[in-house]
Amino acid sequence: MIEAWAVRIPKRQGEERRQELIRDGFIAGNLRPQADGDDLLIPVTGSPPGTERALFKQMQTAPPLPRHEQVGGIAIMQENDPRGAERILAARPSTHTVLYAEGAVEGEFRTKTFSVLAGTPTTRTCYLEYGYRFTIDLGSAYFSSRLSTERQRIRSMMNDGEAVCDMFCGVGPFPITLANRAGWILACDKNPHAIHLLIENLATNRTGNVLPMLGDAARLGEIFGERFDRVLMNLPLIAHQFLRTAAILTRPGGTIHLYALQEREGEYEDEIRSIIPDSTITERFLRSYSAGRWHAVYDIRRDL
Ligand SMILES: C[S@@+](CC[C@H](N)C(=O)[O-])C[C@H]1O[C@@H](n2cnc3c(N)ncnc32)[C@H](O)[C@@H]1O
Repeated sequence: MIEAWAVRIPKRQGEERRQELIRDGFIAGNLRPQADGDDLLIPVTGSPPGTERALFKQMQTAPPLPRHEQVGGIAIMQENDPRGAERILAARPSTHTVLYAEGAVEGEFRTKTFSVLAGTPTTRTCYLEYGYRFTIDLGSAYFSSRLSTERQRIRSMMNDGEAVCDMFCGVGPFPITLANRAGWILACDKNPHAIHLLIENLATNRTGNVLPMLGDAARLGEIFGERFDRVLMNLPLIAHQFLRTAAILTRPGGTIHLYALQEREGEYEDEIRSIIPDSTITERFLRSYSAGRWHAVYDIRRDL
């Protein structure tokens, strides 16, 4: 209990008088008003005339929510904390599920294993990005909102009518963001669940110029040849292994965007130069990934 100055008022005038005190800036907001018989003791700051001393309980301020990442209606926690999960669920009316990520992204399809901590048992949700609506399923196909600004950067670089190839498209965030600037987009992924969701997302966003393709990006060069103005390579750990294919797909004057995780500036520059010698390379820092490691993008413009 804390002793403080108090204004005594009859209970039936309580709310009206409390509002006046709030308006005049007298209320001690960290203390809880107390009943005393038919009166209410309202804690105040300072000692305005007519005040008296009284004991008050401190207001409970809600502790901050546990750390989590929000993707659409799903909150993802890095700790297995069911009570924290219930608090997130209660505090966020638009959250339907709280998941615990049991590890990092893994495997060829770059997915994580999740367990459900609270709410509806699903890994599927709807995510809105710059007005585009995506159905995602975190358990079966990769999705991250962290490149949303990067998608806008690519969009702003484009000339209208470009032919674009997304070699590792996932559920389609790049193709759908770029579609209405592009002539057409080839969107390839090896994960059938990703292509299934891509097709759903194309329909939701009424995108009619994206060709979904279930397959291995390594085969695209021999199928399509040199016809794209822009090629996207967002498979950070091993995208560089597909650079020869990307070079075959990109027409002179076109641009390849190679996403990489790296530990030193220019880590992939020599490899890029050895595969695409006649090119202009610009490297950009995107975001920190872990201690000493960051996500970078190389914009590689093939010379004319
Ligand atoms: C890091 S995710 C990026 C997905 C998407 N571009 C995005 O930004 O959300 C990489 C994707 O590459 C796909 N993938 C992995 N190996 C592949 C390959 N050889 N050919 C085509 N897709 C592949 C995975 O299934 C995954 O969806």
